[in-house]
Amino acid sequence: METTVATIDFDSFDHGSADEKKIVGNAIAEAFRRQGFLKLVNHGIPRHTIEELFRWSERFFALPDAIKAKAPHPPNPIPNRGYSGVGLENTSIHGSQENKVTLIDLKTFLVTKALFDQECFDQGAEDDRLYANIWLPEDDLPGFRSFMEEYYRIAYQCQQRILAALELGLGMAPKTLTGRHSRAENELRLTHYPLVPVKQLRGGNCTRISEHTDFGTITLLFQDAVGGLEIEDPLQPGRYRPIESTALDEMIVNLGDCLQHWTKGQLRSTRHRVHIAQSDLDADPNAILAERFSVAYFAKPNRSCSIQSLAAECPPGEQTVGDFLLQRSSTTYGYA
Ligand SMILES: O=C(O)CCC(=O)C(=O)O
Ligand SMILES: [Fe+2]
Repeated sequence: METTVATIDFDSFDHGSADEKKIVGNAIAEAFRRQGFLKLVNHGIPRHTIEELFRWSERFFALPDAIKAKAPHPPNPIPNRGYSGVGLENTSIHGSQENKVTLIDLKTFLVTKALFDQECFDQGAEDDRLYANIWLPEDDLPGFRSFMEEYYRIAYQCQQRILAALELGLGMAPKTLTGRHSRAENELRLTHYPLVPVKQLRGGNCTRISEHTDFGTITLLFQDAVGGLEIEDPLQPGRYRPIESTALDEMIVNLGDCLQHWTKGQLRSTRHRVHIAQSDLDADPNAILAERFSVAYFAKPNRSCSIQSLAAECPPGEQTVGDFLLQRSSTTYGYA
C-alpha cells in the first residue's frame, strides 16, 4: 500500500465540465477501492466554519461534568445521542484482535479516568423520525445547538456531493446512492481525547480509540494537528500507517461497512484507530501528550434500505440497514 492516501481536489467536481466531474468521480472510486480512505480539499465547507466547529467543541468539552451530564447519552446503544463521558464506548470489540496483548487501550487502562478517557457528543438529524436529539439547556451553552444544527446541514450537502461523484466514478445511475440518503439519518460526533501524562504510558504502545471500521457509507472527518489517526494496510493486516492532516480543513473521507456490502467488497471499509506511537512516549518522560479533538460526520443510508443489495425496496429476507446498524452499535457499546 502507498504510505500516503490520495488527495483529491473536489473543486472540479463542483465547477468543472462533465469530463472533469468524471475524473474526480473516478479518483474517488479508485481511492476507495485501494485504501478505503482519501483526503479531500476544496470540498466546499469553508475553513472558517471548520474553525468555528472546533471552537464549539472545545467550549462544550470545557464545561463542568455536571453541566455536560444534563445532555446524557441514554444507557442504551441506540439512539446514539447526547454526551458520553467515561468508559461508555468499546470499539475494541470490533476489528482485528492482532497486537492486542501489546496494546494498552486507554478506555480500559484507566488510572485516572479524567485524564485517560475520551468523551463524545453525538447528534442526529433535527427531524429524525425515530430518535430525537439530546441538547443541553440553551442557557448552559448559548448558540451551540443552532451552530451544530447548521453544521449538520452543511455536512449533509457535502456528503451528498461526494456520493454523487462516487456514483459517476462507479458508473451508477444518478441518485443510486444519494437517493438512499434522502432522510439524512446520519450522526455527527464531536470527540475529545484528554491529555495524557507520558510517564504513565511508558512500556507499551497505547491506543486512544481501538481499531474498528465505520458502520455507514462514508465518514467525513476533521482532526486537529495532534495526529494519531492510523489506517490498516489492506495488504498487511495488523500493520497501521499514520494519516496526518496538513491543515484543519483538510477532510479525511473513509468508506464504511454499508458501502462495502453494497459493492460486494469492491470498495473497502478499512480498519483504523487513534494511536500513540512509542516514539512519542520515548521522547520525554516528563511530557504531557496533548489533548486531541476530532469531528466525524457519519453518513448512513435510510434505515429502510437493504444492507445486502441496492434493491428499491428491501426484499423480504434481506436485512435492513436499520437492523444492521442496531446490531453493530449494540456490540460497540458493549451491551450485546
Ligand atoms: O478521532 C478520530 O480521528 C477518528 C475517530 C473514529 O475513527 C471514529 O469515531 O469512528
Ligand atoms: Fe472510525
